[in-house]
Amino acid sequence: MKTIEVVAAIIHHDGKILATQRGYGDFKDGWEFPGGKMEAGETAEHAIVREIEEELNVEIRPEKLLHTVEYDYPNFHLTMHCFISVITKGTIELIEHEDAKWLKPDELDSIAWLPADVEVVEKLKIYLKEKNEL
Ligand SMILES: Nc1nc2c([nH]c(=O)n2[C@@H]2O[C@H](COP(=O)(O)OP(=O)(O)OP(=O)(O)O)[C@@H](O)[C@H]2O)c(=O)[nH]1
Repeated sequence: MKTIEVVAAIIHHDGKILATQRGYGDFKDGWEFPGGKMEAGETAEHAIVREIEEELNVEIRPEKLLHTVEYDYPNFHLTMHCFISVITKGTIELIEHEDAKWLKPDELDSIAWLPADVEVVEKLKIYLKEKNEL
C-alpha cells in the first residue's frame, strides 16, 4: 500500500483550537487540522508553514510536534505529523476549506473528525489537560 506523508497544524489561539472542514474529495465535509502533503526534500516544519500560508493565508510558527499518527485508510497508509502552532502574522482566510471553527477545549468532541484525527484529538486533550486548559 502506498504511504502518504502529511503535516497538520493544530493552531492554538486565545485558548481555542482551529478545525477546518474539507471542501472537496473523498472526505468532503469531514473536519480536520489544516495542512497537506510534504514535498520531496522538505522538512516537516517547512511544509507546515508553507501549507498553512497556502490554505489560510497566515504565517504560523510550529512550536511542538504533538504526535505523529500512523493510520491505514482503505487505499493508502497515512503518516501525519501534527504540530501545535501559533499564528505569527495575518488573519485567517478560507482559501480551500468550506468552513472553520474555533473550538474550546471542551468542544473538541463536538465535530466529526476524519478517522485518522481521532487519535490526535485524544493526544491533544492530554496536552491541554497538562496545561490546565481542559
Ligand atoms: N490536512 C489534513 N489531512 C488529513 C487529516 N487527517 C487525514 O486523514 N488527512 C488526510 O491526509 C491527506 C492530506 O493530503 P492533502 O490535504 O494534500 O489532500 P488532498 O489529496 O486533498 O490534496 P491535493 O488534492 O492537493 O493533493 C488526505 O488524504 C486527508 O484525507 C488532517 O487532519 N489534516
